[in-house]
Amino acid sequence: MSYLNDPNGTVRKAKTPSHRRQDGLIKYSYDKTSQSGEDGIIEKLFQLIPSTRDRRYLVDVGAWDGKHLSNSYSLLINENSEWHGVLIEADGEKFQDLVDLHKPYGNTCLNVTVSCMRHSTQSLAYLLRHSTPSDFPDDFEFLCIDVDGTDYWLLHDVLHSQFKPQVICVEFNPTMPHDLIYIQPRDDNIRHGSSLPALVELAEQFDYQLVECTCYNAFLVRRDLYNQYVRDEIPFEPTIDVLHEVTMGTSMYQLYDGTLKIHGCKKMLWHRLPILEEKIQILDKKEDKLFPFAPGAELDQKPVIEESIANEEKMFQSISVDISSYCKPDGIVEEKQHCSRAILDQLKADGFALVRGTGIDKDLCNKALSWTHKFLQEAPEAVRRSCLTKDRARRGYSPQNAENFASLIGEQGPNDLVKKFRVGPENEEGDSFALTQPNAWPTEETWGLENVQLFQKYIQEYYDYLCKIANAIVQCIADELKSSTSDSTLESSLDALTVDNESHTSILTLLGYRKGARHQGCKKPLVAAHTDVGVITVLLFDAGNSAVLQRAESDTWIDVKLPTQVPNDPIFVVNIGDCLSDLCGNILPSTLHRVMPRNSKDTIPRNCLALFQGFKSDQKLQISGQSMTYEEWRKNKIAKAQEAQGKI
Ligand SMILES: O=C(O)CCC(=O)C(=O)O
Ligand SMILES: [Fe+2]
Repeated sequence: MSYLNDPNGTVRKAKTPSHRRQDGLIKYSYDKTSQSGEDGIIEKLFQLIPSTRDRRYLVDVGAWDGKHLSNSYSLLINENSEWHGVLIEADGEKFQDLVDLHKPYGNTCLNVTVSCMRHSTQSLAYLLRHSTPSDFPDDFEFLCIDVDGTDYWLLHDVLHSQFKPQVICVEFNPTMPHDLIYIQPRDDNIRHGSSLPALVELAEQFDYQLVECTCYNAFLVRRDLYNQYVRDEIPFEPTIDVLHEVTMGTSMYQLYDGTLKIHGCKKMLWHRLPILEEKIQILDKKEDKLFPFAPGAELDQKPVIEESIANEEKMFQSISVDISSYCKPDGIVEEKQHCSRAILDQLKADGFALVRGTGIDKDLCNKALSWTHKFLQEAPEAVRRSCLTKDRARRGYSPQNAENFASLIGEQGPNDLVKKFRVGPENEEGDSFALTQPNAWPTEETWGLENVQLFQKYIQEYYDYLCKIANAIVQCIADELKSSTSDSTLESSLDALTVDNESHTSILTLLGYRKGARHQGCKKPLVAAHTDVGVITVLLFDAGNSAVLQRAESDTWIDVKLPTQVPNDPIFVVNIGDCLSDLCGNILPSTLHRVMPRNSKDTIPRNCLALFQGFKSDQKLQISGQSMTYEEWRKNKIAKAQEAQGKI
């Protein structure tokens, strides 16, 4: 060690004790064709777990040429092999080699890109059901997944099906730390990979036990078999921390002056490029590099609370899409393209996106929210009842327990614990469509002239602005959908999105939630799970915490959040409705969502402004080659839902 003064300071790796246990199954590891000892671990596992039938079955997804870095070669390529293999490979050339290798042994080779989409005929569960030998058992012996991307979702798909493989070997992304649950989007075109803890969490839900890890692969054994045959072979409790070490992780730390430093792996593993510190600096100018709290430094000490709001805003800014190029008159083409792609990426993944750059004034948003609060939460019920919705036409006030969002997906009875007020386009004379009823505002007699006027002014202004924003968002979505398809039927369906939507049936609903019976421990939603029916929904919430919007993602619910204060550039949630989803051949999902009570000691009422964008009633639509008007599509949708409800 040098004690001379190094101007760059000293940066070395310190020795830390390893917790990695070497006395588990890893001690049997060896490679014949595998990469990091997998061949030996697999051999040992199937010595421990006895065979229960004439042949054993394995499925190898991402089998490549059958030999290179293969985890199944040793089991299958052998004169007296007791194994039958189902080998799946997407790459055409490699597949040819795979067939040449396996044909003589009678194994099943499939040249398919396995899809992670739920109802695809290329999903792994579908392939196992339809493209395997007739005696292929549900509890087949060995599943090996290595597709460099959607591995998590393929495993998810199999575990949710009838199949219960005995042993699973699945690849994880070895750069991700052990305290990170990273699940890549469910999208066949995305290659992120998922973290080891995410895979283990998934497998544990289906009663699988992690038994060993190599550099890239996790081994999981069905719990009944683990208890009976494997447990005694492992002299410790097999957890992630003792079975794996992140040796390829990259971490970052910060110096007091704002310099960012990289620790650990300094190269991009799959791209073979260096990760250079000079490229990742946020403060890149030397003069900016100051420690803000150094003695004598000019301190602009903001209260901590403001700082955390600013941080929250920054975070939301970084995950929202800037749609300003679509909201101003002369948006630049390249910016528009960038924006369309970005919003579609978010929407394709889960039917939800965050947008900003709409040009709306923050004060107008706050005024609309605070007048919503005054009307729904503070005014006497008589004020609200002065504009009571008489039928289920969509204008005026609708009290708690009067409606049921989920009726459209077959739930019974009015059960939404939320107060609502709706406004829409002004009625055209003689128009009898359900969505073009006259507006009903609260009366002067019950609420006083000033309240009534201000409420109407701000809600109407917000409504008018949001209709424009919604149109811009739909244009933005339509541009990318159109440019990325060559399907002419789909293209003509999308035409409806780009027509002039000046006369429309868009409805603004004010929703007000507060603490009530459903906050007492019961997990019943305030608004039951549903999908929105229209084109898109654009949502804004206030800071209330008594209710939270959640969207469905595989088997769980994810909170949909906005900043707790409306930022200078307001951020909105966009949600795809059934009509748009139908029009684009379901490329964009209309995702199930619900509103749940939030239990907290100090519960603040929560208000929401939801603009449901709709076409004009007689807008012609082409959906899967059939033509109909928007009103006909809606009626049909509602009739189908009611039919389904009748069957329950
Ligand atoms: O209040 C919310 O967060 C959204 C309610 C909702 O899903 C709807 O109005 O369709
Ligand atoms: Fe909704």
